[in-house]
Amino acid sequence: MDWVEKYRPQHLQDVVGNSGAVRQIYEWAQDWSRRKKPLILYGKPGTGKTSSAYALANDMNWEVVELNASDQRTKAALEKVAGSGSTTASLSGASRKLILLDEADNLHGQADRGGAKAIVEIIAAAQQPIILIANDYYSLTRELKAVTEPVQFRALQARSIVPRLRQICAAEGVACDPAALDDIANRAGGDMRAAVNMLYAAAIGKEHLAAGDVHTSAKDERSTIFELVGATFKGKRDADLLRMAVEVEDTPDAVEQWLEGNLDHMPDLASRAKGYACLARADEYIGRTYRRQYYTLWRYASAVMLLGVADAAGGHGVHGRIMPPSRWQKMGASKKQKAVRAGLSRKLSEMTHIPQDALREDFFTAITILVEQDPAKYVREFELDADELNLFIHDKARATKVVKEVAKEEKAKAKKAPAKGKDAGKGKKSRDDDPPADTGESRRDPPPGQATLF
Ligand SMILES: Nc1ncnc2c1ncn2[C@@H]1O[C@H](COP(=O)(O)OP(=O)(O)OP(=O)(O)O)[C@@H](O)[C@H]1O
Repeated sequence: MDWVEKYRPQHLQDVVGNSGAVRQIYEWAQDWSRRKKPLILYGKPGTGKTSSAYALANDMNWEVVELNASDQRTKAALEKVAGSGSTTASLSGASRKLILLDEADNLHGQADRGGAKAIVEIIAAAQQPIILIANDYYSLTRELKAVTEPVQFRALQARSIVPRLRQICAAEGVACDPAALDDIANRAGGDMRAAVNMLYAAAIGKEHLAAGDVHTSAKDERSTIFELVGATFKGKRDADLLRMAVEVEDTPDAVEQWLEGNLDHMPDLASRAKGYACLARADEYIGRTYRRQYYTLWRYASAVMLLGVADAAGGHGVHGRIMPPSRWQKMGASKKQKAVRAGLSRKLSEMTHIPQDALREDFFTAITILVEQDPAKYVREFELDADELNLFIHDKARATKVVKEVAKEEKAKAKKAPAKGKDAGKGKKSRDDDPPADTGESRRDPPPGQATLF
């Protein structure tokens, strides 16, 4: 069993960090029969949302019914588990059923047949406790936000991650150099799952984990992935590619980055497009793997991208040498940027009622000109954080400064005129990307205010 599952917290008290969120969840459960409002846990991946929901059920002796964003999540299925006929105690004797809906950001997607509206109605009137899980609060529909109580999970600080890694090493009988654990915790970027996976890769089968091991194992992986990517572009047999994919220690997201970087060097445009299409499909599987913790999907992701790119390349190799992705070192940053961009376009779409795919380049160009002219104004209007503002002005230091100034102004304003009317508390919110502080307090994100665009 991999360590991520093996060391999943079993009780709420085992959940590291986010103590305010954990307390909020516990109090909600205690008080559920009076409040009956579903909870929505949101925040970055690997911070303990799913684990907390399961740990709560365990502590409360509630049975868990998990409905993934697959074909299980129909109106009829929800009605059955959460509707009026669902109040009888379960066979196992557990007093209640905790209904878990992950990927709540996709609740309005096609998978949820029966219509998002009907689903929201069922959730609102549920006779069983419901917890929804999402990464991005902004992408939730207004209707859903209106009937749920938000709980924010924040990125974990490295100093919270280290003791957990130390515990795991002790349980596995691995003596570890503190510098190695610090190294992993710092690289994990606040994601405990990433940290535990990294530890597993570096320490499995070892009695002693030394400071250099984390680095070395990353380097070893790179030479193997190099061969896999080379073989893909040269059009090795499908079976060989799949075997190599299993041998490679890299996750499919890393393989995807490598393939993408090298596709850029393929001379023929049509083949390049074909390759990208396969990567996009693989990317969906990869996203789902993480969201649903269903690692079997990784295999599909690998097959789709490797065989697809091999087919697109037609055995011609790439122009020049196989190269690591140009921004390999900064992969985290570039992935993060993608996420920031996606989050921003969802937010703008919600505020402007323009569908995301219609927010075309020219619209963004227009906004960019406006934002460049008066960044502070649009930080307030769009509730931009520093990463989002940086997408427009390409100057992180300035973006951070502007966002801080606006936050300060808003705070001063709020002090002067406390809680007045519907605009109260509308100011800039600190978001997930702010310096991680799992010092305890999870705050409830108010729904974003209506922005006037121009
Ligand atoms: N706060 C935490 N305390 C202890 N372990 C954690 C914590 N967060 C994550 N983990 C570890 O990471 C694994 C994944 O965590 P979990 O599924 O709870 O993350 P999540 O926030 O729901 O992520 P996602 O948004 O990707 O679903 C757990 O099995 C556990 O090993």
